Amino acid sequence: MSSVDAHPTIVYPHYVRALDEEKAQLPSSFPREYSEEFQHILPKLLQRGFHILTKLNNQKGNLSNISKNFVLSHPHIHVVILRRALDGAVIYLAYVGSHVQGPSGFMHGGATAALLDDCVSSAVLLSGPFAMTVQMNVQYRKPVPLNSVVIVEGYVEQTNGRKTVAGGKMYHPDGALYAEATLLFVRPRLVEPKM
Ligand SMILES: CCCCCCCCCCCC(=O)SCCNC(=O)CCNC(=O)[C@H](O)C(C)(C)COP(=O)(O)OP(=O)(O)OC[C@H]1O[C@@H](n2cnc3c(N)ncnc32)[C@H](O)[C@@H]1OP(=O)(O)O
Repeated sequence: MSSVDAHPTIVYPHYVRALDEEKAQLPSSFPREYSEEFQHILPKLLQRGFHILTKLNNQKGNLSNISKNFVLSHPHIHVVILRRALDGAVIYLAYVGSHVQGPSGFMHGGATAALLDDCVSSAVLLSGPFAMTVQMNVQYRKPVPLNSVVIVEGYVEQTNGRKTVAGGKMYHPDGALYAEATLLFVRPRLVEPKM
């Protein structure tokens, strides 16, 4: 099936199935500017029960649609996606480059929100039926320096019918909090595919 222009309600279950088949695998190399830090942090995340979703990073086959994703295809944001099967929490281990600037030297608040939204959306989509963000409240706690590694964590809090409340945090690898968010997702009414 070509997933490229299909409605998200139709294509996302394919992504989820494809991702379920993935095995944990540590990528062998990253670009030089953040390779060492990623290699240092990844084992700690694996110890916390997260595994790497390599297929999303490869963006092939049924997942090619993901290659149009605003955050994951951004040339100055590099993401390794991890998920914990136990509770469905998702981590984006991300390097934020130089062209994501808001205040001089720091990350744009919209980019911070986009990263949080994307990570939390992945947690929601990989844990249940397709749903869309309808509300997002971001608390910015500390400016995020450009050219730095951040950890973004997304988790589902509760689902009630078509509505899901989920949360996210962005923090420095040492644990210092940059931003946190609460989001509301709504599962759209069933969309009938056009024949
Ligand atoms: C896998 C790899 C991943 C890989 C990674 C992929 C990550 C992708 C990340 C993308 C995340 C995004 O940016 S998503 C894009 C931004 N979001 C959007 O564009 C969504 C735009 N909104 C919509 O299209 C619509 O609101 C829908 C389809 C979501 C819902 O419409 P609907 O189906 O008609 O539902 P409706 O009856 O209006 O509402 C249902 C219930 O939700 C409530 N509700 C609806 N909207 C709101 C709201 N803004 N705030 C509060 N509550 C709301 C209603 O009051 C109602 O409650 P009650 O009366 O039942 O109690």
